[in-house]
Amino acid sequence: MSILIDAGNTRIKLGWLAQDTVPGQPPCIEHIMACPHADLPEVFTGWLRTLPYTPERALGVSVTHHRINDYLSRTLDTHGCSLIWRKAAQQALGLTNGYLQTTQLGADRWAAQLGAWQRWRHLAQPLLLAGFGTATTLDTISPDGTFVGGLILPGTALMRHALAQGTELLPVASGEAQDYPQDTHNGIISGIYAAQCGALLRQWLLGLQRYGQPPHLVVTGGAWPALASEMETLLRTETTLLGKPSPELHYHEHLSLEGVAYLLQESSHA
Ligand SMILES: Nc1ncnc2c1ncn2[C@@H]1O[C@H](COP(=O)(O)OP(=O)(O)O)[C@@H](O)[C@H]1O
Ligand SMILES: CC(C)(COP(=O)(O)O)[C@@H](O)C(=O)NCCC(=O)O
Repeated sequence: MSILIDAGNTRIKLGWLAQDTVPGQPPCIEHIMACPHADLPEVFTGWLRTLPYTPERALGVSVTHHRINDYLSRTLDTHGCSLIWRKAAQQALGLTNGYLQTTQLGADRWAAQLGAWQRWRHLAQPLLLAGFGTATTLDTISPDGTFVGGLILPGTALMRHALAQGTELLPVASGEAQDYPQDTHNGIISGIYAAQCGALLRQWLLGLQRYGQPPHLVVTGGAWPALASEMETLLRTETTLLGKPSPELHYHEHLSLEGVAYLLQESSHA
């Protein structure tokens, strides 16, 4: 009877940890909901009313403004439910955080890594965790369970808006990815895809080189579904050009929430 929260820079993701979740098994998260910040007051109270039981406690990760965190804490408090925010730790659930300053790592990235590690550690392969949210993050976990580091770049929406805001002539573009775009809109969209795909491919190839085996590539984040088809085509094209096998993508929508659920299970059984 617990609430899980992943508060990102664009949307708040909420879920409910089912009563019958079996320790050691992937958590069964129900009533999942994602809502943009502006809709939160209306949506959150409505969502709380749909829950089958009164929540007793909540665990969350947040990388957004403290006003949102405070709102969530206060609202849950009025329902008699206490909310604890978790930060990145040096170690949890068999995963080691390689960041130089442990808590500088976004709590949402840490939670997603914990979710990925719990699900795929049995593969004994490097993991590349690609988060396509407000920002894009590309995090590598070694086969023995250390987060060795990761890239942060603007997400696709941020890239589109940054070009429009930072220049006189560029619009907020809509178009398609092309090899040799011949107009502004397609030029921008093609550049954005090239940047996202190029960064992803770079980290995958680095992982392959470093560990001598292809990283298991897990993709998450709200921006991914709109990108998926084009990114898959681009990845295939680029790896073919390089004479490499194309990485297989494993999409997992709510990996951060799942990581939070694992943390909650661990604290319940400690
Ligand atoms: N209904 C929606 N509202 C806002 N963003 C959405 C929506 N559906 C998809 N998106 C895309 O998902 C991204 C946010 O994904 P999400 O994983 O929730 O990010 P964050 O964790 O940074 O809040 C947005 O940048 C946007 O590209
Ligand atoms: C990198 C992020 C902005 C990603 O946030 P998101 O796109 O999920 O909203 C967030 O994880 C963050 O603020 N991290 C702190 C800095 C770091 O992880 O190094």
